[in-house]
Amino acid sequence: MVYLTRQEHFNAAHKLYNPNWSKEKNEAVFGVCANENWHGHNYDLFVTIKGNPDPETGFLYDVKKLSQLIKTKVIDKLDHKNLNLDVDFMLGKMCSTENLAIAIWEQLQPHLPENVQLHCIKLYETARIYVEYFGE
Ligand SMILES: Nc1nc2c(c(=O)[nH]1)N=C([C@H](O)[C@H](O)COP(=O)(O)OP(=O)(O)OP(=O)(O)O)CN2
Repeated sequence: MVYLTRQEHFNAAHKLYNPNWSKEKNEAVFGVCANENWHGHNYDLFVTIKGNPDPETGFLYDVKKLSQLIKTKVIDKLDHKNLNLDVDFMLGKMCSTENLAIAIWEQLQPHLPENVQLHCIKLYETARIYVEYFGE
């Protein structure tokens, strides 16, 4: 079993805001990230797949194909977008790093070939904040 990781990058805007709460409660829970405080992040995304390398190619999966899949299913939908308003797979969800990592997993997992398993979505929101999601 080998683990193969592709790193990608996107920029996106968001705010942390629960529409069922008052402005005061949003501010108490989410601080400067709440209410009218739209702000952006430079996200770094690490997608790790696992499986056995093909004996003829030595590849688990062509990393160029993995990159193209991440680009079409995830990056094109997120890059330079507003996560709360523009991204179909985030609508109605809180735009936390946790929920974004889970949503990215759900976007990619159905499109991988049978011999390749998705292992981890690691998503940096800032240089000091990241989430790892293993699909469970
Ligand atoms: N569990 C989570 N907590 C927080 C999330 C999140 O997604 N999950 N997100 C945020 C905000 O988006 C916030 O903008 C994070 O940025 P910041 O506070 O600037 O964090 P930095 O690491 O850049 O700066 P420090 O001052 O070093 O924290 C908040 N919480």
